[in-house]
Amino acid sequence: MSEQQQFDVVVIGGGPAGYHAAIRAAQLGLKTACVDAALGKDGQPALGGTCLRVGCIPSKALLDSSRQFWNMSHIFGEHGISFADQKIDVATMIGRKDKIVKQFTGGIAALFKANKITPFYGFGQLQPGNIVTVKQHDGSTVELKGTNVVLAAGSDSIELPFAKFDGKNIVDNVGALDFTAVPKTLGVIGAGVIGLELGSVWNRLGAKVTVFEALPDFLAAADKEVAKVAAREFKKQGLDIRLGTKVSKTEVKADGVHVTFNDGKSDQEMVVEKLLVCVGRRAATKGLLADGTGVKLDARGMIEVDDHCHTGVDGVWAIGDCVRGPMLAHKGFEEGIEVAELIAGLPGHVNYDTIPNVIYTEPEIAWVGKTEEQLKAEGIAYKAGSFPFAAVGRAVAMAEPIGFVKVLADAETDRILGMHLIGPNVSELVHEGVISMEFNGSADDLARICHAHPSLSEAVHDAAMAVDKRAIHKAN
Ligand SMILES: NC(=O)c1ccc[n+]([C@@H]2O[C@H](COP(=O)([O-])OP(=O)(O)OC[C@H]3O[C@@H](n4cnc5c(N)ncnc54)[C@H](O)[C@@H]3O)[C@@H](O)[C@H]2O)c1
Repeated sequence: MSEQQQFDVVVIGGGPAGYHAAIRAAQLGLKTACVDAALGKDGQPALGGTCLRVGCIPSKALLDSSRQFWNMSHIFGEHGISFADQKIDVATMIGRKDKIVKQFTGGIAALFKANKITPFYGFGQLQPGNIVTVKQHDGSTVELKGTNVVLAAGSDSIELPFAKFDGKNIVDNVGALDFTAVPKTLGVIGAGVIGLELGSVWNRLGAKVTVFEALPDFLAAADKEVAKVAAREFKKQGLDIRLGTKVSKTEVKADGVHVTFNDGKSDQEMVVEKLLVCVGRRAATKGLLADGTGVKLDARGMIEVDDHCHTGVDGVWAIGDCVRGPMLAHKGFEEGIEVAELIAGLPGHVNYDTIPNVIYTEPEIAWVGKTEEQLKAEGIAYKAGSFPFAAVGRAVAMAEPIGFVKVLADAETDRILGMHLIGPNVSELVHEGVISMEFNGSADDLARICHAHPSLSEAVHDAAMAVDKRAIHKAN
């Protein structure tokens, strides 16, 4: 082993949480190293974590490609546009996605260089005394000592014992981003975010998609009315979502993957060409901690931290998917910045109450804050105002009049407690709710802000006005 190298901050993990921590620490004048083990499709080190390599960014590339394809047969006609032939070249689509991934993973490496962050490519393990050993890809080991160490190891797909990933027939999100042809049939276990997004991609391209969801409720975390509209629209698109359905066995045979499931009434079998398993993710903490570090894991393998991501061990912090809270890249971003600022003696903070959730289906689904169901359960009196995109000129002109915006405000103070959206571009519109809540805004504040006409944001404006039954463009 070479001589120990000394840093102010050593970050293990170059994903969303880790690279934010590293860049912010370097900006604040701290000598920073970042350790990451991941390799890209080309076998070269690739920074950016699950999000950039096999998550958020590549899935959005495929969602956009498949949306263009779907629009050709389902939307273009309404605009008077016709064409002779409709084809999808999957290799070109995947190649475009890979190019975008390469651009962004390379972008993180360039940012590290610009910020004078030292990258180490290999598997990092925390040893007692804030030492990190890195087993590099060439087989050598280096030892780093950090005055502070930030653990940002991310998460891995959960594997079901009866549906083991083989990378070909039974896949996780990584495999489903790289099919070489549109499968005729695709089974999906889990109607969560990944199942709906990647199920939508292949459904739009022509696969017959069946989603097996164990829970009886669809999108249980979302607003009930949003989930109802989503279920109706996905059904119209041809997604066959089977709720309350438990898969108990899978077997790969010559004719495809045989899936045995029970829908609460009887055992049944379906044969699918490919099977995507997306039943959640778990913290990637295996092998991360040597004996005696003092860092504790909870029963689910997550690193235990306090409200400010400190592990309780002097100078050791943990952020992102490997700690409590939603497994969202942008939650990791904020924790990375928080921890770097705390290390530098600044008042770092994350407001967990205003983290937006987005599902990039068609229509898009987004929310921030509490649902009506949560407010009722907590006994909080609230007022609700909603407004449909069908009454928004811009949405109708775009041929996307589906969905609505709902604003929930405290019955007494009028403070916004939640915003729930389904419809066109709501992944962007939800930030009106995020910003309002962050500044303790009221529904009246939002109602009195001038919104451009014609724009989709008018749905937010009218929904805020509807809270006090004064929406202009609908009968209250
Ligand atoms: N747009 C986004 O923000 C985005 C996109 C992709 C992934 N992610 C994150 O990645 C993580 C993983 O996503 P995911 O979709 O795998 O998990 P998820 O938690 O969103 O959904 C998993 C679903 O699988 C179901 N399930 C669990 N076990 C099952 C079983 N045995 N049979 C049938 N159904 C079963 C669950 O009830 C749940 O509905 C999530 O935390 C998600 O937030 C976020």
